[in-house]
Amino acid sequence: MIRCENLHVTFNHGLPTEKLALRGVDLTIPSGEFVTVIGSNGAGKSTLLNTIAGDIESTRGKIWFSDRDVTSIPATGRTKDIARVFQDPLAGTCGNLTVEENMSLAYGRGKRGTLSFALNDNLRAIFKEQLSRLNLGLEDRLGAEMGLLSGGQRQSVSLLMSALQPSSILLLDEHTAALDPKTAALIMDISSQIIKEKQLTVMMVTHSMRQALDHGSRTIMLHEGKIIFDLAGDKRAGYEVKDLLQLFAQARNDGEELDDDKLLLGE
Ligand SMILES: Nc1ncnc2c1ncn2[C@@H]1O[C@H](COP(=O)(O)OP(=O)(O)OP(=O)(O)O)[C@@H](O)[C@H]1O
Repeated sequence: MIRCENLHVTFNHGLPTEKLALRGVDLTIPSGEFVTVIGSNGAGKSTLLNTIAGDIESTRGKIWFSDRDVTSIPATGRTKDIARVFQDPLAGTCGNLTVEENMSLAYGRGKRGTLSFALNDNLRAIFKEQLSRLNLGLEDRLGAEMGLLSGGQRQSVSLLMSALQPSSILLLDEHTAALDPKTAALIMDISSQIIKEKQLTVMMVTHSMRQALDHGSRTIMLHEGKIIFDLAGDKRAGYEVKDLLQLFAQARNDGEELDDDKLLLGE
């Protein structure tokens, strides 16, 4: 379970560039729930994920993982709980290490007293078996440098790495946004399989309202650092992109229109 209580984040406090990126986020995500997160540019989506991961320190408020208060625990102390995949396929993996070395780092993550696991035939067999699920031929490229793979291949390996970690929380920050539609669909498919198999608690940021409605069981929308709606269950099941847009207008209640083309397109 992830619980955020009255979470605030202010950047550049006291400076002319001060920015209130989160303004009192209250959110409880039960274990095993898959929540999609939408919102226009600058709404605070990445800030929320980064604060949950511990990369950004909250200005006010609390964060719990189950009954553990992690608010003052730095990112390094949260790695055993959290796996992440970013928009940039270059993030989250080491380009100058091989596929198997990267996977071995993920495998060793969160395990006591070790940063990486010594590669052996057993481990290679596990990695090969995992990679063969992708149907990208990567099971025969264990020794290839990660930096030489295409964006889609690299993103696929990042996802498999998240499955090798002992974590119970998966944070996906627009992880299909930089990929072509076919590869994006493949990555979403693998994501869904991993999430189901490991019964992960998931937050997935997306700019696509369509993707937000098609995946997971709950959708929240952020606007100017606040959750402006939280949709789940039967109500969400009957929703289309146009209904989300209407909800946005109602929640704002000031006639403001959503001015984010990508979000509107619902691609
Ligand atoms: N390190 C930082 N220093 C100063 N301001 C920041 C920093 N990070 C984010 N911001 C600002 O905080 C606000 C929220 O940013 P955030 O990246 O969380 O938005 P987002 O919803 O993820 O947007 P996008 O969809 O464009 O990625 C924005 O106004 C952004 O410019």
